[in-house]
Amino acid sequence: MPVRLSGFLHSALGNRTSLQLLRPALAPAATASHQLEGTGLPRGERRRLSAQMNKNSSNIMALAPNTSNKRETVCIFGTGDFGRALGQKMIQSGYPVVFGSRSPQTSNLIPKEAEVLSHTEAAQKAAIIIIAIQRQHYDFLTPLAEILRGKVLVDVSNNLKINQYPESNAEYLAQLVPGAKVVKAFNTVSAWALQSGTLDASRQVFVCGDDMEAKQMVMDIVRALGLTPLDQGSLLAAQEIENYPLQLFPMWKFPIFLSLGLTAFFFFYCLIRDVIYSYVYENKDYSFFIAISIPNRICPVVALILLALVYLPGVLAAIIQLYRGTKYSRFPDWLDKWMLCRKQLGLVALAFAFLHVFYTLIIPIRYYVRWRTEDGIISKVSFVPCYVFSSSSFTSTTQHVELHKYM
Ligand SMILES: NC(=O)C1=CN([C@@H]2O[C@H](COP(=O)(O)OP(=O)(O)OC[C@H]3O[C@@H](n4cnc5c(N)ncnc54)[C@H](OP(=O)(O)O)[C@@H]3O)[C@@H](O)[C@H]2O)C=CC1
Ligand SMILES: [Cu+2]
Repeated sequence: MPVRLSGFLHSALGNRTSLQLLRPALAPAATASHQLEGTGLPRGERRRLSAQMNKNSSNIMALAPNTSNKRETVCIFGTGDFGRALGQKMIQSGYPVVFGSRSPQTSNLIPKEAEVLSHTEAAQKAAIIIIAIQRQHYDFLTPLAEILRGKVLVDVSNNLKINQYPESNAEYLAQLVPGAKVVKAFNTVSAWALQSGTLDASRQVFVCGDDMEAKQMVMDIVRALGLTPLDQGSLLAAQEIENYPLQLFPMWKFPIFLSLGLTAFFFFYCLIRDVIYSYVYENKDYSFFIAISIPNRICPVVALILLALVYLPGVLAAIIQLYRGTKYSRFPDWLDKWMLCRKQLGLVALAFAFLHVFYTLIIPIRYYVRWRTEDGIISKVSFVPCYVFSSSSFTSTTQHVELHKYM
């Protein structure tokens, strides 16, 4: 990049200034116009060039981590699923990889470009060591503490339960190897996704650590692998990062509980109105409504309420923005959370609507409905008022009307 920039300046300004200008182009952007001052160029030309130089130098900054050709060797401890997948991906990205294993001779399935050594030998070859081993085996690192002094240790581990241990795995690692710079990263990426390349939804890699330089080195690797590093701050954030993969459906809690609550409410409402009321006042047993008629009444009601709740926060947000006169202020917390789970609310609504369709399809094959339909036809054909004709099965027309409601 500097060479190309120098070429550009060379042609623009001639030999006299090209070398002089090479340096400022790589310095912070603001100094570019300052450095052009002594060149004796007209003011307009100076401004144009300085803008061009600023653009070029910021491009250099943005591309820096990915354009360096020389990649440093990376060491991976553990030749399990994750270690192998990550190693493979790193080799593809141009990193020399050396594995540290308990049994270097017998390890198979390892990418053939990689070297497999003992932990001690492997650690000596690299400044960055990725610990692709479960936390419960970390104590094998204690005897290696001297060799690991000053190295960057990347903790990728996950737990089986939220807050399984009092301290995060990364902090535990930092305690075991006090001389090393521990960085937490990669734990939200799965071995399978790394291998199959289906990382579309999970390109984000959360990175945290106390040593800025170490963190930067790890983030450069993350970028080189085509992933997006997200700096989460100091190693204290590791606990939270380790909990991410264990949070199943984080945005689903509210929609699920809300729909369950609504379902329970409407179920008891229908139960009291249609079954208990008739039983108490008319001594009729309609308990069979519980199986299909009542659910089929609940489903569309809940679906429509949820659908309304999908659209409502957008309207509320618009009102708040109009009221405040700006769209650049933060929404209240409750509205923010509500807006974030609209997709999930909509999907639950869709599920209830499907259930309604399903129940509606079942209804015509029920014996009760067939009997009622036939009964209705007979009463029409006979031209006799139905309460007279079917006096054996119906005591009054009111009951007949009642039943129509439950179809
Ligand atoms: N699998 C995945 O998708 C993901 C895994 N992770 C994390 O990566 C880490 C490794 O996971 P994974 O590869 O699936 O696990 P594996 O069980 O497949 O591999 C673990 C490796 O650790 C090494 N090991 C096992 N026991 C010991 C021991 N007592 N002392 C030293 N080394 C030991 C072994 O390597 P060797 O025989 O070469 O010594 C083994 O291959 C875990 O902490 C996990 O939480 C994180 C994100 C995703
Ligand atoms: Cu309907």
